[in-house]
Amino acid sequence: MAAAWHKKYVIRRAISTQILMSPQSLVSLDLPEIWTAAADNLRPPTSLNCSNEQDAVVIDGKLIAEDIRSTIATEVRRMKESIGKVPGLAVILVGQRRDSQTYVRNKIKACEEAGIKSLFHELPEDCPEDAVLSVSSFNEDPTIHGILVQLPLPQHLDEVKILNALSLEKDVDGFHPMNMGNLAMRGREPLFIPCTPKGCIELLFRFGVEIMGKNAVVIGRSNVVGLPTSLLLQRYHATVSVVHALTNNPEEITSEADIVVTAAGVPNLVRSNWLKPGAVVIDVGTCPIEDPSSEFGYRLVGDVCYEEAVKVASAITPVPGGVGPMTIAMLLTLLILPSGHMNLFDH
Ligand SMILES: NC(=O)C1=CN([C@@H]2O[C@H](COP(=O)(O)OP(=O)(O)OC[C@H]3O[C@@H](n4cnc5c(N)ncnc54)[C@H](OP(=O)(O)O)[C@@H]3O)[C@@H](O)[C@H]2O)C=CC1
Ligand SMILES: Nc1nc(=O)c2c([nH]1)NC[C@@H]1CN(c3ccc(C(=O)N[C@@H](CCC(=O)O)C(=O)O)cc3)C=[N+]21
Repeated sequence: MAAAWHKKYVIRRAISTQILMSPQSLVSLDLPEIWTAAADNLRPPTSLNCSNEQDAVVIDGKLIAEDIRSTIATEVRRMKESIGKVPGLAVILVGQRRDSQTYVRNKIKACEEAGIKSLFHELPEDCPEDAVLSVSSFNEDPTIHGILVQLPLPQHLDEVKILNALSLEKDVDGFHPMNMGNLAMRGREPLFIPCTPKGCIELLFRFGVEIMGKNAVVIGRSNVVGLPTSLLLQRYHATVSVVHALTNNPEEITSEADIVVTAAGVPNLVRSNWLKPGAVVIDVGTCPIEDPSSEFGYRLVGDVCYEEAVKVASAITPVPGGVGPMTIAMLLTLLILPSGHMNLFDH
């Protein structure tokens, strides 16, 4: 009875909100609705900050993420009023890595601001595997709809075993092999799509970047970013090449690309001679570099030599303020938009 009620709520919201509607140009693609941007989003948003001082348009991920987060907050409020429930996220952090602590803190803050319930489960660096595996108890918690184990885990822990312990329905990171397999296969729809690749595509949508038929290069092939990004771009009919640490002539391959998504974690890897003039560059790389003049003694840099690329590319994401904030915004959408909703129906 309650489940039917939730479904009606979602369908009504789907009809009444543009977020879930497919623009004509994308309807024919075999993609989950969550992946389609509203038609308005296919043009560079005039309300958003596109700094045009230099050659490339700077894609302000922070501003776009704020926009998305405020939409989510409204949606959560409506959901609360309508069905008396809010989505819930459990975040598990093992150890004391400073960057992981920052990212987790940002995720929890974003949940709080959106009215999403969050549970933070912190474990010491040297904790036994069983203690981490016990987080699978969140699988049975009806108030938790997404479970996220922050990576990387300390060396002594078996990442595969721990991720496998999470229920597929709550694998908000989309790292479960079933989710990844469904992402890779035509005609299949994953329940969750990894947040960072989803954020990259959303940025392309929002800036009106055509993906179909374009040459895209993804630098990096990790399970977390590179692989799912290349699969997603392929689903949108880009011709995708994957460059990795053992690729010969990476600059030659990359310089053929209309769209470059780079996730290597190597500062200044992508120089201007790697880029075709007018390419769109999405820099996922986030490396902390010591900088005594910065507030926290370090600053973040991407994979792209920004000063050079900005003169060659047509659009580029900065680091920080590009993909990072989108990753968090996308995490929230996964808890609230269609596939996330399915979890809510079930309880
Ligand atoms: N902004 C955000 O939201 C997020 C940012 N990140 C950042 O993205 C970066 C990548 O993360 P992640 O995928 O987890 O990292 P991994 O270390 O797991 O993977 C890095 C990938 O880059 C490839 N690579 C490494 N060096 C080179 C090189 N010189 N040339 C070409 N390819 C290379 C590796 O190739 P091979 O497979 O051959 O080893 C590997 O596939 C990091 O800086 C990370 O901090 C990650 C997640 C989210
Ligand atoms: N299970 C899991 N899921 C993840 O999604 C995941 C993970 N593990 N491990 C690590 C990577 C990295 N990641 C980032 C999230 C936010 C920013 C982010 O917000 N960056 C800000 C700056 C952050 C700061 O203030 O330092 C920016 O680029 O502007 C960056 C990186 C998610 N990851």
